[in-house]
Amino acid sequence: MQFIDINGHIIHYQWQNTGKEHTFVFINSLGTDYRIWTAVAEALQEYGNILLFDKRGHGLSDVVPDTNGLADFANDVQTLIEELKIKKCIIVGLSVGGMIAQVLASRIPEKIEKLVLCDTRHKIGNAPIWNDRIKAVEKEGLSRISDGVMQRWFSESFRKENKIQVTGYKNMLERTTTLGYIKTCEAIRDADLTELASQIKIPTLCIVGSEDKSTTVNEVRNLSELIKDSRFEIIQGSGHIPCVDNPQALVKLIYSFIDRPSK
Ligand SMILES: O=C(O)CCC(=O)CC(=O)O
Repeated sequence: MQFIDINGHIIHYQWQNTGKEHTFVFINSLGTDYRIWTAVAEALQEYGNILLFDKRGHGLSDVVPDTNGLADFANDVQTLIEELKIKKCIIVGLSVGGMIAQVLASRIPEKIEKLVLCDTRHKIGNAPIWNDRIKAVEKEGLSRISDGVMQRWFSESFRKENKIQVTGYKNMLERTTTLGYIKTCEAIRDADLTELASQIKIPTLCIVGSEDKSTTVNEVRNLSELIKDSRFEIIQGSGHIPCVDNPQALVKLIYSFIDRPSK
């Protein structure tokens, strides 16, 4: 386990530097930690070095009560990239992780070779939706919303066929700290990256699961249309977290995007 102190808070990360030419940086979604990338990272490690980390308030990283929006989440990743002396990377971001990736694309474009934006948008939801969710979690904790979240994360057939796995992911969500979760909801609520996304010039792959109920096919297509050098792909049968419910399909798309034939 590796930890770094970034301006007084601890971020948990895993840096697998095998001296490869390429590096993948993965950014996880709301209510998850970096373990969601395990299968994808294992498949991509023969091609690139791998940086995984738990964003603040998630996994083993500190909760930072004075977090103020997506910029603070982006600061953590930027610091990690700089401290580890990563010159160029391919950023793979899921949902809010994809929003953080968009912020980084505007801040440090010279360090980003390509962007993979999974099940994300330039704006997710609206203020009333996020305020209702925050209120429910403040009052009754994450177990109040976790069954509903599983229905958005995973397709009906995946939930039926993988009951044990879904229970495990529900545990992951419920064990996220309430404050860490709420701070992330606030950051998503307050972010509108429409203008920023339209300025991205980095080659980008936008991916969505056909059954994603959090960021739908049309919503992610809409993001892809904003980004000039962008490709749009749908993973059939997948929900909001394709790195869990169909990592093979996700890896195949990433390999084809980086011009490397998959095995
Ligand atoms: O997954 C995220 O990072 C934010 C989008 C969301 O609301 C996911 C969910 O349905 O809980």
